[in-house]
Amino acid sequence: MKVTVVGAGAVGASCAEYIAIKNFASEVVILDIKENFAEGKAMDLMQTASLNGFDTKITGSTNDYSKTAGSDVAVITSGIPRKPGMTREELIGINAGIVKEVSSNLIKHSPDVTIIVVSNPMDTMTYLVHKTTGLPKNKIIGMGGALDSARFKYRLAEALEAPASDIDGMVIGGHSDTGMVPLTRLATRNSVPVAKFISEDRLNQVSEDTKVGGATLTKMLGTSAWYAPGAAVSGLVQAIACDQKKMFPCSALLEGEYGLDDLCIGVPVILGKDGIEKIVELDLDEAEKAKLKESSEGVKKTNGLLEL
Ligand SMILES: NC(=O)c1ccc[n+]([C@@H]2O[C@H](COP(=O)([O-])OP(=O)(O)OC[C@H]3O[C@@H](n4cnc5c(N)ncnc54)[C@H](O)[C@@H]3O)[C@@H](O)[C@H]2O)c1
Ligand SMILES: O=C(O)C[C@H](O)C(=O)O
Repeated sequence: MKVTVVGAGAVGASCAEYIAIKNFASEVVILDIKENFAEGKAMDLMQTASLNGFDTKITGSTNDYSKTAGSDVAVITSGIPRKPGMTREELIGINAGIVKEVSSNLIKHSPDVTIIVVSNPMDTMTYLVHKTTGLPKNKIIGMGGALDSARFKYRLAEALEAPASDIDGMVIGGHSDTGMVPLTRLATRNSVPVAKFISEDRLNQVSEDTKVGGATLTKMLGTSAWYAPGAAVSGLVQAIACDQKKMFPCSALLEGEYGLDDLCIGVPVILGKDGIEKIVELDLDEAEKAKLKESSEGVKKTNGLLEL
């Protein structure tokens, strides 16, 4: 399994590190436009191989896509992150051009690649890759929901004073400050609905904290987060590489599912060797359906800014 990570910045490097530590890929190529930057990150990471006990070979490339040839999976993290006070949607002007160029270069050298889009605004960048590459829809996956769900579980664990490993829960909808739909009704602690343990008000607070999870960290760090994003991406890559058939909420092209059409938005999918092998349609209640619909309208509005 050969994996390319485009963008050797905070998220790209974290993602490469988690993939290496999990030791399932034979090769990871990191590519960046900054001269020698990806090579430096790759060398630094390779010097952890004997310390962390992995065999994955990590190499770097300064914008030479021939080094990425034959990649099974490529992760796009190239582009600018937001600063405190900004929304993800404000990044579209610069990131759309980068994502379009990067995905086209990747496919020239790896025509059968599965692309995982991370750059923001992620749902719209995923839609852009669909519109411009001609790759089959199962091979274009947006990463947002896996991260948002991890943050949801973190907030639930905090509220329930429980270990995160006791908690299950999922966030669907757009990867934006207002568009996320944390499925509080379906969240559980060891199969028991979380509403058994905390008040409705506290659960609403968990939901709100989850939705602004990225903005909260951006304010604290001065730029957006990278550890949990990198770990979330590595989970998706591993599910594909190891044909795990795991379910994650991912941004997928919808063609009628959930009553939505012609957009990419976070819904549960089964990930395996063929990328998105199935979109899982949950039985949402009326309030959840309405929130997902509202979220889809926000994503479509941002998609409308693309010059296609
Ligand atoms: N989807 C998510 O859940 C999620 C999570 C975290 C960050 N992000 C997004 O990921 C992106 C990267 O964030 P970051 O913190 O790693 O930023 P960063 O600035 O640390 O790294 C971005 C890297 O991309 C490189 N780059 C720019 N243009 C390029 C091109 N044409 N080809 C190759 N490389 C190029 C830059 O040189 C830089 O090294 C941002 O858009 C951010 O908003 C998304
Ligand atoms: O918040 C951001 O801008 C980055 C990312 O989408 C995140 O959720 O951490």
